[in-house]
Amino acid sequence: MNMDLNDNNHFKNRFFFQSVKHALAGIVTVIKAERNMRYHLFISLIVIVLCTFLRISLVEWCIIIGCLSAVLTSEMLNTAIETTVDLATNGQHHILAKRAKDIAAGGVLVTSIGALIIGLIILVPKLLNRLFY
Ligand SMILES: Nc1ncnc2c1ncn2[C@@H]1O[C@H](COP(=O)(O)OP(=O)(O)OP(=O)(O)O)[C@@H](O)[C@H]1O
Repeated sequence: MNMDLNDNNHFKNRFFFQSVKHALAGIVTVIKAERNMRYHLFISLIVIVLCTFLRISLVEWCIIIGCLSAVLTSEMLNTAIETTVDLATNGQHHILAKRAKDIAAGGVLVTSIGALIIGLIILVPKLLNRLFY
């Protein structure tokens, strides 16, 4: 095949946008398929509304967005691992399948607890200040 430099660049761009398209499809799939993901999104929305109401600082926004992204990402990775395990085991019970799924779910729990603690540290004092002073 005879491709010059421009063809090659064009191909690379197409590949990038195709990657983004597939990544967006993955996000839509996990939202449709996973109830826990919808819970996480709902809680994220409440946190964002609360943060807007409490007028948190720029640095605090960065920390909160980092925490929300970490929780959503861990849920997506958990779903990817569950899907891969289901593909590999084809519905059969296996101790390693259980181990992989339990560890992945544990990862979501660890991230969620960390995010919850950080959220409480940032938001509770501001909330109390707003409510009582
Ligand atoms: N193939 C398997 N072999 C052995 N144990 C399994 C297998 N599949 C699932 N399990 C066990 O059942 C639990 C629930 O599995 P399931 O695939 O329903 O996850 P889930 O309920 O969708 O998880 P999450 O709540 O994180 O979305 C797993 O955490 C694991 O302990």
